[in-house]
Amino acid sequence: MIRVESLSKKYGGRTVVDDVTFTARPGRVTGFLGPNGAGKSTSMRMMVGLTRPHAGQATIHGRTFADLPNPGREVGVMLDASAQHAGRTGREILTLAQQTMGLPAGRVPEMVHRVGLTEAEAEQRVGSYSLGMRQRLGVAVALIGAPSVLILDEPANGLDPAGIRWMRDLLRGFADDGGTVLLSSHLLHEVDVVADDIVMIGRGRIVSEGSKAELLKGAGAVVRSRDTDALERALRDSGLVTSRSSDGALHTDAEPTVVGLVAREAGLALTELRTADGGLEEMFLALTADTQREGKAA
Ligand SMILES: Nc1ncnc2c1ncn2[C@@H]1O[C@H](COP(=O)(O)OP(=O)(O)OP(=O)(O)O)[C@@H](O)[C@H]1O
Repeated sequence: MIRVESLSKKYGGRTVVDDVTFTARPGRVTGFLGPNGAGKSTSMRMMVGLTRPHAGQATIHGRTFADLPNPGREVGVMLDASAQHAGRTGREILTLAQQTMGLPAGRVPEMVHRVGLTEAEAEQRVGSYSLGMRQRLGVAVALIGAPSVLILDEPANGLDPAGIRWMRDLLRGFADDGGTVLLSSHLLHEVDVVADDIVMIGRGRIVSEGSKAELLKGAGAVVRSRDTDALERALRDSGLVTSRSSDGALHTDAEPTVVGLVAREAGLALTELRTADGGLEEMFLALTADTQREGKAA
């Protein structure tokens, strides 16, 4: 369990993390979502004692990172995969971690295998690794101490689609085994597909937080058919409130199962039917637009 309480950080008088409070729970993947510059990395660095907060604190299983006797055995951290020593081989980096944490030597080949690096790749210098390979090595270092908590900053960066899938399955499996996962991303979809809980941050402040189920509850459905008019009529005749977006999608306040039944009754084939995202995407786009404007002005 990670508990973040009123964390704040200023740089040069500017508040970049502002009173951030949330909990990442065991058995769940928590997505820390926000556009570039929102304060995700700074928050994570404070959680693992690399940056000193101006106020607030973060605890892992009730203790600050600095108070953990053998931190790597409790929390696996990957903040910047490209920061690994370029002159060392993957195996050397893992061996260093294994020795520092007092683990059996067998953990090294085990981790090489676990993250899908080949034996030959493990012997190469990290300087020759692709970003995706560095991410895999970073995950191996994070997992080597068999921690129960993972803190990963943008773990999908640089991975190809198969790698992204691999990462997702690994994090899901880790949480399903009772582990706590906190991962950051600037991509809504990436968080949406893997996270159970979402903490959305913009300009250093938490703007939305909850389980995905809660955030999407009562969000209604988005539905499309080739015959939009007929679908709209059928839905309205069934007493459902609808609105139409400029691209021809209909938004209803009813859940997808209800909408599917109405369409079937009306003999209409659907080309899309999904739960609406409850404004998450709109909120996220607004945050992103703000940041981009800020970037342009700077
Ligand atoms: N050491 C530092 N000195 C001064 N400003 C900093 C420092 N580190 C971060 N910042 C600023 O703090 C703000 C938040 O940065 P942070 O890296 O935490 O955001 P982020 O959400 O992780 O985004 P990104 O994915 O782009 O890293 C940014 O405006 C950044 O420029």
